Amino acid sequence: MALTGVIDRLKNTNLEEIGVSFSLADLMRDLKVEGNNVYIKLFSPSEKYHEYLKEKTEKTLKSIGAENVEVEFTSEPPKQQQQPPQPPPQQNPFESRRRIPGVKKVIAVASGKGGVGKSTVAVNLAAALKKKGYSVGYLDADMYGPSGPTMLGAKDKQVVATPDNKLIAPEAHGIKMMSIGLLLPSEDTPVIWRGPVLFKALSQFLFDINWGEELDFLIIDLPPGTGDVQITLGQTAEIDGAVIVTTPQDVALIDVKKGIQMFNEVQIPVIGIVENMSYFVCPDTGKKYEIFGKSKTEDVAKQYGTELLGKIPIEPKVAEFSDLGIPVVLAKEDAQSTQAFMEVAEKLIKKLSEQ
Ligand SMILES: Nc1ncnc2c1ncn2[C@@H]1O[C@H](COP(=O)(O)OP(=O)(O)OP(=O)(O)O)[C@@H](O)[C@H]1O
Repeated sequence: MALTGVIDRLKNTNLEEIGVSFSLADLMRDLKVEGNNVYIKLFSPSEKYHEYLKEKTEKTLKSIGAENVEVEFTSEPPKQQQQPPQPPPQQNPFESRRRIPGVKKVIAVASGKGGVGKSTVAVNLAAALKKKGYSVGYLDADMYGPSGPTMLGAKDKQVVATPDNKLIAPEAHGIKMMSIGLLLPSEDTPVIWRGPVLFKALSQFLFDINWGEELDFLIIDLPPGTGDVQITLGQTAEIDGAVIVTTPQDVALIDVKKGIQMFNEVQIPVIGIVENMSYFVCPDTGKKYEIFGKSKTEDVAKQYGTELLGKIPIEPKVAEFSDLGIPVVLAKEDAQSTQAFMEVAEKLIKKLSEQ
């Protein structure tokens, strides 16, 4: 067998099956051909691919007449070459996750379905943590329908950037906040995000905001559902936990299950579920009504190995103060919803401290 024939053949053997763009020849570190016997040393730092490369090499060389093929591997980088080709580029997509700078604990607030009160819960949780004396940030990552500025009475806040292009988070009710809503020309501007633009904007939102002093908690208000934003978040940022908001109806709970599964897939721990609009207490009689029927949220939480963090009543004050731009937790200390939000915040802190 001719040495040049062997080399040519190795050059023409691609390794696309393991997702790399180079050939067997690129991995070759030594080659000896004696008659029909071939000895070859291949560079492969990962044992994971040894069997595949051995079989591929034997098959390739036997197809041009080799009788014995001896394959050896080395993990030593070639001399004078800075970066040897690495065969296994099948990276863990979560490996490159970074911590959000200037924040101790990051909590994502999500919902499987729109309209269940996710933003209301996110804003009031932020307010409850603030009320407990923590420094808190609120990031409205609901890129398609940001309601954070309205709920925090911050629609007119101006966002300025530092010389190194970090967006300075304005403050509302003592909570540092940022929302795509503050950067759009008008509230009615529809936002159509194309994949790469969304990714870039979200990355900037996550990593290029100047929160001022270090935050104890950052609450991220996600869009409803299980889409691009959630996946991008899971792949780029280290999130300490997710809180899923639901209402008691079965249709909402189906989406909670999907939400939990998605967070498991993107490896974000689910801290618990908040059931919003759980019940209504008649102000005249004090009688409690479960308007949407008996809740099964606790069962679902147990089934999926998480817990119910609390039940928030339907209370007109929640919506009224929200529309006025003040979270009910800060506006009305004695409201039932305020008590419920404070309890959820306590449970949240406890669970995070156990992590
Ligand atoms: N516990 C509550 N009691 C009374 N009204 C509430 C309660 N929770 C939410 N609401 C009201 O319900 C409406 C929807 O709430 P919110 O915008 O928080 O939902 P969302 O799940 O974030 O919606 P989206 O899907 O648009 O992101 C708002 O008008 C809000 O004030």
